[in-house]
Parts: sequence; structure tokens; C-alpha cells
Amino acid sequence: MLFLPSTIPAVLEITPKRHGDERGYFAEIFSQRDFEAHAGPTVFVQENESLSARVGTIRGLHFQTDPHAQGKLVRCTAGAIFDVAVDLRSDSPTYGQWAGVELSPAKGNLFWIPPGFAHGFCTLEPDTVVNYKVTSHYAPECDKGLLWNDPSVGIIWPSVADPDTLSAKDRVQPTLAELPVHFTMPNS
Ligand SMILES: Cc1cn([C@H]2C[C@H](O)[C@@H](COP(=O)(O)OP(=O)(O)O[C@H]3O[C@@H](C)C(=O)[C@@H](O)[C@H]3O)O2)c(=O)[nH]c1=O
Repeated sequence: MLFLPSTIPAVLEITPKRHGDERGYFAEIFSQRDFEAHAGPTVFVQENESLSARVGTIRGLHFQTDPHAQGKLVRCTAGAIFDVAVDLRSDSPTYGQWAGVELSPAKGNLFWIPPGFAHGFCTLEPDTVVNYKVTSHYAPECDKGLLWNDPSVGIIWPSVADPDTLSAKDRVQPTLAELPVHFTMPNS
């Protein structure tokens, strides 16, 4: 299993090893031992799945505030996505910066987004399924967002990204400057 830091060191692209044979392949998708060796102690308590029918569907950017901040281990099991994390830890050298990766079943990769980040994605194919484990239960009162195209963050979304697909709440999320909440880095 390969753990590769993104442009933001705490955000990791994980590529499981596929053991191929004449039947196909076998892969460990998640190993608590290997994961914690790179990401530190982590407990996942909920697993989510979404289906997005249209190419260019944008979901996000979302995060939960403390005490229900969530780390997310994201995987695309059908179709493909461009997955994005934005650093909301105000004492981080990469505060306000974003990291992105393409996830797909063909690549077999996952994206680890620790607590303290906003998360969103854009689908690159129709009928795309995204599956992700999270480290805290859904808490609607702590469910917050960041505007997907905040110019101060400057995410370079794929050209297929279609703002018509945004949910009502995601059309009107605050910008980074307007966010009422900030996180801090672990151990700070
Ligand atoms: C996130 C979530 C939503 N819901 C409900 C609330 C609502 O009725 C319905 C759809 O919710 P949303 O519109 O927020 O779904 P969606 O826009 O797909 O939200 C997700 O976006 C991605 C980018 C993330 O990072 C996730 O954490 C989550 O915020 O599902 C739950 O029951 N549990 C959950 O954990």
C-alpha cells in the first residue's frame, strides 16, 4: 500500500497494492495498522456513499466543526471524481490552500482528508459512486460549508464542473474570509 503526501503534507493519496492473477486481483483497501503508521491514531465510525448521476456534479465544500470534526477516507467505486481538500487550520503553513486528486476504480486510489479540512468533489463520469469513511458521526448542527469557487482559494476544477448541479445550500456557502470557524493543527 503506497501512501503519498499531496501538496498539503497531511492529505494523503493512498494506493493499495493489487495482487493480480488470472481471476482478476485482490487488494487490501484499508489496513488499520498501515493507515495509522502514516496518518496517526484514527477511528472510523460511519461510512457514507453517494451517487451522482450527471457528469460535472459538484458536491461541497463541506466540513463539520468541533466537537464533531471529521476525517474522511474517500474512494470512488464507480465512475471518476476530482476530489479536493482545503486546509482550514488557521495555524497551518498551508492554510487556505487546496489539494486535489483524481479518484477512480481504475486507479484504485483513496484520498485521506484529516479533520480541519473542507472537502468536495466534481464527477468526471455519469453515475459516479463515492464511498467514504468518516471519523465522527453526522451532526447536522456542526455541518458547515465553504464556497466551492471562492477566488481566494482558487481551486482549479475540471472543465466539466457544472454549477447547475450544486445543491441549494452549496450555492450560497460562505467564502474563506466569511467563515466563522477555524481549526488548529493537531498538538498545537
Ligand atoms: C452528510 C450526511 C447527510 N445526511 C443527509 C442530510 C440530507 O438530508 C442528505 C443529503 O445531504 P447533503 O446534501 O449534505 O449531501 P452531500 O452534499 O453529498 O454531502 C456530502 O458532501 C461531501 C462533499 C462530503 O464531504 C460529505 O461529508 C457530505 O457533506 O443526507 C445524513 O443523513 N448523514 C450524513 O452524514
